[in-house]
Amino acid sequence: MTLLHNSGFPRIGHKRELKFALERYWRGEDSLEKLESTAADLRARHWQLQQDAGLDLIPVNDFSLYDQILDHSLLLSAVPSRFGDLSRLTHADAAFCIARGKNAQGQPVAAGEMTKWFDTNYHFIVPELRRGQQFLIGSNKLFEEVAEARALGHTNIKPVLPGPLTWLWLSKTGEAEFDRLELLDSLVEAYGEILLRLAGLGVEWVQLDEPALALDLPAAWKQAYESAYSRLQGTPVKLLLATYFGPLKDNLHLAARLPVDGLHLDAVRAPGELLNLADHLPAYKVLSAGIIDGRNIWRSDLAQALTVLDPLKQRLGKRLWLAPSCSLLHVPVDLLSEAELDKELKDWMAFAVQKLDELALLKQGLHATGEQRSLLLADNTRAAQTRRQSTRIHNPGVQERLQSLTADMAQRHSDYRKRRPQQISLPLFPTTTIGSFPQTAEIRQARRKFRQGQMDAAGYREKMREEIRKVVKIQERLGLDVLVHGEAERNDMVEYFGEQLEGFAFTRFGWVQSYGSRCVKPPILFGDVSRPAPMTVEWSSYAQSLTERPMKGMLTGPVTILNWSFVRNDQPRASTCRQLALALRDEVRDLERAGIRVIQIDEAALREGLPLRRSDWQEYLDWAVESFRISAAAVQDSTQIHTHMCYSEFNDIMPFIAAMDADVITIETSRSHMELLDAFRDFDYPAEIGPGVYDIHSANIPRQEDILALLKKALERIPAEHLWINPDCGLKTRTWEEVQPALENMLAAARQLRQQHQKQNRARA
Ligand SMILES: Nc1nc2c(c(=O)[nH]1)N[C@@H](CNc1ccc(C(=O)N[C@@H](CCC(=O)N[C@@H](CCC(=O)N[C@@H](CCC(=O)O)C(=O)O)C(=O)O)C(=O)O)cc1)CN2
Ligand code: MET
Ligand SMILES: [Zn+2]
Repeated sequence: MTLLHNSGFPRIGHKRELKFALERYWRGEDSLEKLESTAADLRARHWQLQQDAGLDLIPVNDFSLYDQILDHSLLLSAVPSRFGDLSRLTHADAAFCIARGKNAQGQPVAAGEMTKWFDTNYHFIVPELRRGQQFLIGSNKLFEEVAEARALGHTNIKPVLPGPLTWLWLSKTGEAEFDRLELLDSLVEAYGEILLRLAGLGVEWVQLDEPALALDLPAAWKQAYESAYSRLQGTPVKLLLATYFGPLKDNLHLAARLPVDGLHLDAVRAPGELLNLADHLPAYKVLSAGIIDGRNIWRSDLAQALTVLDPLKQRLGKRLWLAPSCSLLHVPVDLLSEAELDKELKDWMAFAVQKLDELALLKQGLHATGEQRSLLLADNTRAAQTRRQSTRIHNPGVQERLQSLTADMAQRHSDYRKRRPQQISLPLFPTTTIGSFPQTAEIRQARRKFRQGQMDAAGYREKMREEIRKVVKIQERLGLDVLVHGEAERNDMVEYFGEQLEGFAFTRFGWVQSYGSRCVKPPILFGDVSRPAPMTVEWSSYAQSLTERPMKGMLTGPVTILNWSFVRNDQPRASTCRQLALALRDEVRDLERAGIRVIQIDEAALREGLPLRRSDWQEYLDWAVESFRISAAAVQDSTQIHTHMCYSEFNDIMPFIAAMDADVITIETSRSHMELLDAFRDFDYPAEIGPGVYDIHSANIPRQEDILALLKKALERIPAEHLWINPDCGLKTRTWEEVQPALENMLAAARQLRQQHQKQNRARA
């Protein structure tokens, strides 16, 4: 029979139990034992659930209290020296030190850098390596979890680890640059020991995740794959090499050839490669088809899947395995929790639990024929059909508007140089923030009460207005130049808009981990998108009415809404994005009409949505940039358009960033010490830039002199009249105790910079 397995299950819990347990522990309200026991309960529940679903191999070590890549760094003793000796701490506490920026003595140090996991909204902690580093087994977490699963009676387990090359590829070097491949020997040796220990625990199969094989790899790295895996040959466990998130393309032959016992392919993103791989795979190897989409929430079309699997099964027999395309970390836990979700829409969806059921059904279907098969698939086929034929997806008005899009709609009247003198006048080095202020317990509680009917709309509105008054006053007192309303009314910068747009559905418990204990609840974009009414105008106008200073309108851009939602898969993403752009265009125009002179359109996820392969960049960037421009270009020259991006590796895409034609772009740069600005200098970026001057992800308060030093570095790269001063990103995850002093220091640094700059200019004159 065909073997079923899984690469990972969401660990946060269907009611986010892990999030709340973590935060209680961090606040000192719970003991570590309490946290560990919640974690163990979750693992036990998830293993059982997968066992009950009929999986033949259940993943172990997919669980993490913070991040699986960080866990792996600890397993390899790859801890940056600034954290001191963490070896006496538990695995959990060591991980929290690195993730949250504390050394072994509990003093604040720079946290491990967080970055995007491929093209997902999950963030991992970047391994930091030093020259000559040795890798030794430094944590028992992996082995303990294997023992734990066995003690619960699960003998059919498959530990999952990041593969050596992917882990190394995702790492960065410290101050001293060197070729990371120098470390491969020691790394492979450590893997050898890890695998040996797993074999000693009775493990038969180990999955090594190598999604880096879906990337453009330099020749030396391809070579390194060959040498690393041939050195692991003969290890006493069987190895399943897992690739996902994209086709293998030029790495296909390499992947097929590596001396392992099985290869997993993402059959959702690379359907065309399955047969090709089957042809190239040596006869002793297993081919695991990742046929159920681990990145989206739509029910699979199982009949369609079987047309792909039938010929494979003929060719491979028992050597064909089935699995979700990737770890289910990226989808919510259980659709059954969604009591309030529209019945028809719900019928089209599958969350993690349902995806495992689909997998089991697919196996039954694969081994059945004719009428028996049709009978098995009947419900699935019916759901696929109603979705295809549903009138709720299609809105003729939206279609028409899309047809009537013209090129000039993506074009502002004049270029930046002509626009700037018509816009608000500001001091040199204007100061601002990225939009959100702390989402306090009080704000969230008000929203919960409102939702549960314990607070009426007027009460809720007044509560939010009270918050707006508070943040306006604080910003005036601090002396910021361009103010924000603080986004108190938003549960999330994407979900908030999803809730107000037609064509979206939203869930109650559809949480997905973003980083650490932080989760997002991506809205579900199922049909044509339109905007029944203004979404932000009332809040922004109210905020503007409280102050003489310019109030920035605050919107999430079309590309970011697209990338951070679960999106319909029945039309090209580009078309869906243009629909979003038109809806936002109307909002931008309404804000302008309401007297808002500065409008920020966040495109936090534009860079993250960049396809994994360079050959696909141009197509994506063309429609992504066009969509941003459609949303922004309706305004007069006198309205200043800002955009914000957090993940700011722009070196290779600078022309597209410039083509967005924003008047001001604020970006995340503090952790890279302004080096990201080199791209702007080299490109001769024409407009204004606010490079983030401090890291908002850490609770540490930035010092005035550090901010000033960063600003001086920025001035070496961009002209003074183009420089803005702001934090790296929004402040919603911080507390007021952190935000107030941090902004005070930022404004003090700004004043100092202005003074020094004036003095210099006078001296020069
Ligand atoms: N979508 C998205 N992706 C993003 C970001 C982002 O802001 N949004 N930022 C970057 C970093 N990622 C982040 C992801 C999540 C959070 C975050 O703060 N998430 C919150 C949840 C936000 C939210 O939806 N809050 C709800 C509250 C939901 C909730 O917990 N409700 C409780 C009660 C809440 C309480 O009493 O505190 C309940 O219903 O019972 C609200 O404000 O309404 C969290 O995990 O804590 C921050 C950054 C990259 N990706
Ligand atoms: N305006 C948003 C905020 O400040 C931008 C965040 S980007 C993740 O929260
Ligand atoms: Zn940001």
